[in-house]
Formats: sequence, C-alpha cells, structure tokens
Amino acid sequence: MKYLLDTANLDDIRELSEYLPIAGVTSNPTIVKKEGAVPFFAHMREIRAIIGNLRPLHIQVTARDYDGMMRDAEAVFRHVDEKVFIKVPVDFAGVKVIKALKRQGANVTATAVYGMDQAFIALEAGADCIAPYFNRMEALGLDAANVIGNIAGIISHYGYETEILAASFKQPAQIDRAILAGAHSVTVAPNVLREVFAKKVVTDAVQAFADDWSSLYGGKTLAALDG
Ligand SMILES: O=P(O)(O)OC[C@H]1O[C@](O)(CO)[C@@H](O)[C@@H]1O
Repeated sequence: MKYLLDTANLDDIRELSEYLPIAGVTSNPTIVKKEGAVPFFAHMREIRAIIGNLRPLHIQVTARDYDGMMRDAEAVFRHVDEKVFIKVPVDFAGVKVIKALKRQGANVTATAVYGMDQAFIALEAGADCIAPYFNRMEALGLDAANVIGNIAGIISHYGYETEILAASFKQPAQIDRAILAGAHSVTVAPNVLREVFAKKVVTDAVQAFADDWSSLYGGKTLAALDG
C-alpha cells in the first residue's frame, strides 16, 4: 500500500514528503496548470531532485495521437529521465502507445480509467500501473470501490504484475474505500491528504492531552523535565 502525491507544487512535495510516507509523485496537465506556465522539464527535474531516483515520478503525455504520444514520451526520457512512468490515457490510440512503450521496456501508467473494460485492456497491454478515477466514477453513479475490487481480483486471479494506482480523490473516506477494495497505491492531492489530520476529533484529542499535561507541569515538556 503506497501513497503518492498528486501535485506538481514544489513546496507541497517538499513538505509532505518530509512528513509523510510518500512513495512518489503524479501529475497530469490539469495539475500542472495550477502551477502556471512553468518551464515544464526543469520543473519535473526539480520534483525528481526532491523525491530522488528511487521513488516513482509519473508524467502524462499531452499529444492525442500515437506518434505524438510516443514523441512526448521520448521528450520526457530525454529531459527528465528514463525511469519516469509515462502516463497514457486508455483510449484507442493510447493502448497502442502502452504496448509500444512496454516493448521498449519503459515504465507505463494507464490513466483516465473509468471502468473495468478499459482496465482489463490496459492489463493485457502490459501497463505497470492502472489509474482508476475514484471520484469521477462516483460522480457518474458508478460503484468505484467495486470497480477497483474487481480489477484487483482479475490481477490476482491471472497473476498480472500490474498495480492499481487509484486516483481522483476528493475526500479521505474515498481513499480508505479504494485501499480496502484492493488498490495497491493511491495518489492524493495535498489538500485531501492534509484533511486526514484535520479531523476535529483528532485535533481535539491531541489538544486535550496537551492541556492535561500542562495543568500538571506547566509549560514543561518531557524533554524539559529530563533536563
Ligand atoms: O478527478 P481529478 O481530481 O481531476 O483527478 C484525476 C486523476 O488523474 C490522474 O492524472 C491519474 O493518475 C491523477 O493525477 C488525478 O488524480
């Protein structure tokens, strides 16, 4: 079970990967747009420098046709590095790209997955990761957890090495449901991840401990007592 950060914001990546067990970073063109027209490849190299070579960085192609997507992938390999997971939407042209990139030995993430049909084809095409869109499926009235559970079942039944990288979360409870359904990883925007720790019951509990301690020992922490 892994948590990735779904952002291209350098400050958030620095802070959250320092505090939380963050396994990598994902983005897509919409996420990059939030940062403005940054020098794209330099920005991605900065993300790589923050997370290091061992944690995966997923970058999405922007062209719509086979040749264009292949050229996008080559540009990423040239200007960032060859370990990047190339995110390819599972549309008709995208499946051809996934097959071709896998033949070249690249790391590939199949994205824009709204159901089992796309996921099964992406599995067979050899994708390393499949990104089902949890919130977007729910917005369509689909049972997103059930879709993920079924994909996970097929992966283990047939012994695929592909991992489910569940995406598109708007609330922490959706992350829980994706993980319980069998997602191997989740990619989560910083604000949604921060919400996990902003629950009033949690902050109230921590405050109550601090108040009780302080009523006994004033402002002195354990370390201060030790000194
Ligand atoms: O519904 P949203 O929040 O736009 O999310 C779409 C998702 O697609 C992805 O591109 C899939 O990897 C993520 O980066 C993102 O979580």
